[in-house]
Amino acid sequence: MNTTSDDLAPAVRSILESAAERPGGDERVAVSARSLSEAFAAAEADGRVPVIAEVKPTSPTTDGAREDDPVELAEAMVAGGAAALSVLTEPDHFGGSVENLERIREAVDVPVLRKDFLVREDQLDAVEADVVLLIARFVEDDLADLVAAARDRGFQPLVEVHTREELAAALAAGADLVGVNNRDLGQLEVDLATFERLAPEAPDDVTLIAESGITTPADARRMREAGADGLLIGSAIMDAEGVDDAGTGGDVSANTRRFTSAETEDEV
Ligand SMILES: O=P(O)(O)OC[C@@H](O)[C@@H](O)c1c[nH]c2ccccc12
Repeated sequence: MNTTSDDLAPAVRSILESAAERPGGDERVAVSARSLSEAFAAAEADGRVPVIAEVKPTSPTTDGAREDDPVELAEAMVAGGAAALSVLTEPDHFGGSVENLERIREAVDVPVLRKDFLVREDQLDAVEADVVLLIARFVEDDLADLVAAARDRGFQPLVEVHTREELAAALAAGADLVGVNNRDLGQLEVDLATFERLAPEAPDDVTLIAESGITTPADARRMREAGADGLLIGSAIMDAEGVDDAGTGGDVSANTRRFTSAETEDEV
């Protein structure tokens, strides 16, 4: 499953090097998780597109950085109708932290996904979250073992894939929550056709999430028509490139609402 690092964009190589060195937790966590599928069902029942809005202060593909309080951003996302949140805990390239996640999870009622580059089981213990991301391409331990280890701790594991082979590996590892990343972590290029290509290959009982590159309500509808049960949206909601000198900007609540209402309002 692991590719050689030669295939990777330099930024991603650097992310993985620091991820490999990041320590895990001292004690095994035992999480009482908020259900992601229930949160999606509640959004659907309410006429909202199930959106996981991502607190991502910056990224290797973003020019600016948001400096405003992550808890306020998270609350604004929930006010905008987000069914769940994703919080970056990667500190060196995304401006994230486990403290951000802890504070946000305390402040909101919706499920919170820990977004990081976890490569080993002990790193699951760094912080509690409802959902934990496991990127099929990057895990060093066996994927099935890591999925099981996440479940043993109470997490709902979300396995991220980008290719047909990774999707097959995720399903073989027992994943029932699968994210298709439209961004190729080799070249960092986005293509929404990635989700469209892979979605038909997943069984119906798998919850499928379209990740990355959703920038307009039309993109959101396109992913939903291709079979996405939920959408993971970061940059278009954070709007970090539109920040002013104080590091604040873009109305995150309104940005979120554009996507959660994409199937009920006439917008382009
Ligand atoms: O900002 P975007 O294009 O809306 O993408 C969000 C999310 O999919 C992206 O941040 C992401 C997908 N997989 C990841 C893995 C690690 C870090 C970040 C990611």
